Amino acid sequence: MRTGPQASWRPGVPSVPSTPSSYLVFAIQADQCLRMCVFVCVCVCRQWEDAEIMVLLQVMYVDLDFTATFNIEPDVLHQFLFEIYRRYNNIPFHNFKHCFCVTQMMYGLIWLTDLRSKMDSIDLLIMLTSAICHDLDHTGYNNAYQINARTELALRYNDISPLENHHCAVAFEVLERTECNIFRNLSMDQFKRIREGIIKCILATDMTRHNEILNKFKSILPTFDFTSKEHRDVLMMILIKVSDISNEARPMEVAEPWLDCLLQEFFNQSDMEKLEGLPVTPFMDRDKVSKPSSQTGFIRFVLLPLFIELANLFPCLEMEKALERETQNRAHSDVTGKSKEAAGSRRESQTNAGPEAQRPHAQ
Ligand SMILES: Nc1nc2c(ncn2[C@@H]2O[C@H](COP(=O)(O)O)[C@@H](O)[C@H]2O)c(=O)[nH]1
Ligand SMILES: [Zn+2]
Repeated sequence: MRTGPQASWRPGVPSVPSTPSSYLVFAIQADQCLRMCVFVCVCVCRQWEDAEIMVLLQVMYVDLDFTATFNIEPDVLHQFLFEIYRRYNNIPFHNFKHCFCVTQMMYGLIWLTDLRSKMDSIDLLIMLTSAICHDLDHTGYNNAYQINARTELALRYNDISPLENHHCAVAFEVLERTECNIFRNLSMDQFKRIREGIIKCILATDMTRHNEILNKFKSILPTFDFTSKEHRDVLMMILIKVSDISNEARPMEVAEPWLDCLLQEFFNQSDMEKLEGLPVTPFMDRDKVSKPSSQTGFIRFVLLPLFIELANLFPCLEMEKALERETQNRAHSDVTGKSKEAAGSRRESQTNAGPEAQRPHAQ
């Protein structure tokens, strides 16, 4: 059962500041932390309560001037964020805290890369809102499972990114409610542009599209032009992808518990696949996967190539160094740790080292 906040979350509810002045101090302190610590998730300082997370998300909208620019009323923002909170499931990894970490990374990247001077507010609004909504109502079973098990989602979306289509549909279902519609004071044209942008960003988080999107980005990088909508669209997809898989770019003490959560969710899925006689997703199989083996290939073949390309556009990110260090850390623990797998190429072929590994299996 959820232990999170009730509908009345606001200053005044336990665990969020109780007076206007302490609310302000909380918001200012949080704001500094939120902006500055791109690679040090605020979770590292302490464990944030769900109610506090909602305040932090609200701070991001205010701080990026979205509330003023797009006339987003505080109550509507409250209601929107509360509905979003309600529609994340209480599962090990794809939960409301994952939504927050991804959003905080996006927010940090916006500041660090000074995107406010390069892109329209409306693009930034699309990116932040997409991050918040990108895994709504995730059930803990990935697309391969959805397709192999012929779930309702796979049937509804004809096996085409069933989860991501669902996350997106749930987001716009929430936005259909006037009291939750943070875009209700925008023009039809603005809403249309935002809807198109959010759909594009959320659908880009399907890892089977990883190479397609990364290759597109690489091809435009040499002539990248912020005035080109096509280029900006690809960058927005890259930024949400980077934010989505960025746990390993955070310090070990943050990354490690998240990896435990991810593996727990993976193992739940493979247990279910075994139980239902479905093809077992190799990188989720508790009999074959260890922590280091799960990460080495993922960092080397998925995360690092993506982050390096982004750093090519924004040299200030210097992610390469941080990530190389992480890879070395992981490689070290791979050697010293107890791996359940045999060494060598067999190991990497069994992890989700590459996006192809995310595809559903034929029986
Ligand atoms: N082995 C690892 N896989 C990871 C890690 N972080 C993310 N992922 C994979 O990518 C997708 C991201 O998409 P999402 O929208 O579902 O969150 C996730 O499901 C994992 O399969 C990681 O640190 N290690
Ligand atoms: Zn995600």
